[in-house]
Amino acid sequence: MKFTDRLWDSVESIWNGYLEHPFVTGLGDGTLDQGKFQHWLKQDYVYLVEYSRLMAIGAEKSPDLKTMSMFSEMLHGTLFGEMELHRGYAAEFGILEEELLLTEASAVNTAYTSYMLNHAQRGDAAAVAACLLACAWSYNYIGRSLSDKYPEQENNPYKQWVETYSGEDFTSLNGTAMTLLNKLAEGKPERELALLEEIVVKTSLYEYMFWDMCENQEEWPIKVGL
Ligand SMILES: Cc1ncc(CO)c(N)n1
Repeated sequence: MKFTDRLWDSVESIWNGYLEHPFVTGLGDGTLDQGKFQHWLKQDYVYLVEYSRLMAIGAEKSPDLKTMSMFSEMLHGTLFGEMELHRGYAAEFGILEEELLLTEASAVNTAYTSYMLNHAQRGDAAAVAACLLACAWSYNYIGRSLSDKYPEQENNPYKQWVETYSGEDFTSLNGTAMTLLNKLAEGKPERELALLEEIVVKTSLYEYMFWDMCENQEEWPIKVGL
């Protein structure tokens, strides 16, 4: 049994909750409020900057060249593939990239990236791969589920979103993330596997909180004007 099969059993119920989340169903059927989507766009752009740092840490901690290439492939795919989606939508809304980058990460966003960066810095390459997995895999899972459930995308303003996350490039990026973790987890003792599993479950819960944060357009509980 692959390590990712074991992980699937622990995250399946959380991930099925994403599919029923109003933000996610709104993306699929096109009814999502544009203000909520713009909140996602800005928060996610700065999230992806931190997420990219993780892959750079993974490359640095890689035990061999092949592993390093896989982290670097994901880094490249995120910076030049996935983030093009965000830049494209921003341009449509008349939002400049500089403006996206000035977004102050919300409380949930900060907690999520800090959690991952903490584990990535303390752990080995397997811990970094565990931090990356839920993000790539769950977006691909959501993208593919939405494209199956809502095959009629012609008039959906979020069509590009569904196409990006269900498409070939992102599916392949996710395949790399899965292969990477399966390879790095090989031969590890149960004590270490349990920690990797905890990271994947916790990041899956953070993903749920990220959807909630976007649905409710949350930032921080009190505005302090930094
Ligand atoms: C919060 C979040 N999780 C996962 C992805 C997929 O890379 C993303 N763009 N943002």
